[in-house]
Amino acid sequence: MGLIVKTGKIAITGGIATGKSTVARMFAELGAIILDADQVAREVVEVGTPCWKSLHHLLGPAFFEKDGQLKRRKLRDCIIDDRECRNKVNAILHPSILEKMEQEWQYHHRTHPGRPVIFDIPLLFEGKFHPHFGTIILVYVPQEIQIRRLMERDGLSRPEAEKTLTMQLPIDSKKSLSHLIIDNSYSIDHTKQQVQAVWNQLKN
Ligand SMILES: CC(C)(COP(=O)(O)OP(=O)(O)OC[C@H]1O[C@@H](n2cnc3c(N)ncnc32)[C@H](O)[C@@H]1O)[C@@H](O)C(=O)NCCC(=O)NCCS
Ligand SMILES: Nc1ncnc2c1ncn2[C@@H]1O[C@H](COP(=O)(O)OP(=O)(O)OP(=O)(O)O)[C@@H](O)[C@H]1O
Repeated sequence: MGLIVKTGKIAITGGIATGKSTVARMFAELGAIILDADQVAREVVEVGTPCWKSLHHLLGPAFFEKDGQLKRRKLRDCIIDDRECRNKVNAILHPSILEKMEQEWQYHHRTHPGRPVIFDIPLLFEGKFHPHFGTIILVYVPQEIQIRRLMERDGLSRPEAEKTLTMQLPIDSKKSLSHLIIDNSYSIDHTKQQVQAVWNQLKN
């Protein structure tokens, strides 16, 4: 921990509702370009795309609206309960997500040389994307705070939130796999100060 590899790509990760988007916004305000894996994950399942077709084949019509849109909440509920289905869905989505993000990175690298590009990748370790990155920044909160923020933000009961967490590696286990940790347990200002300190390291 604490070692920044100056070459290579930069990723932000964390667990669900630990504050990755909040921290990514702070980096964006400082001038970073953010590539959001969840956003890309939505783009690759747009109606008619190769991933959409594969998902349709895997899941059947019950998981799609009349206009073809994927029923995301239904799929999320399903993959929480069914590990095999989750692995199949991830195997369809993850290579396309990585490929699209790589293309976007190439584009920004070319058009904005010198401006840090940061990948926001929630499932960095679970999806085994981490070997592609030189600097991994973990947005951390203890599991209890994670559960409370998830319940509040998504209107989930405690059992629902706890079950959602079982889809991901425990947040504490991600600490030793990361180079830098931003502790988002306290105030937004406290987090901003840490983001500024990391930014100074990335820019120097
Ligand atoms: C059910 C799907 C469509 C997610 O729908 P939903 O709108 O509920 O979630 P959303 O995409 O907004 O993701 C919110 C968060 O949920 C968690 N999550 C979502 N999908 C998964 C998954 N397959 N495994 C573990 N956690 C997940 C992540 O922490 C993510 O940041 C799910 O199939 C999916 O695979 N989403 C893409 C997740 C992903 O692969 N992201 C990019 C790579 S990190
Ligand atoms: N320091 C903080 N203090 C209090 N609430 C916070 C703090 N940081 C983030 N939050 C709140 O916690 C929730 C989760 O934050 P955010 O959406 O940024 O997490 P995320 O990791 O991007 O989530 P996801 O994995 O679902 O994409 C949000 O409702 C956000 O407003």
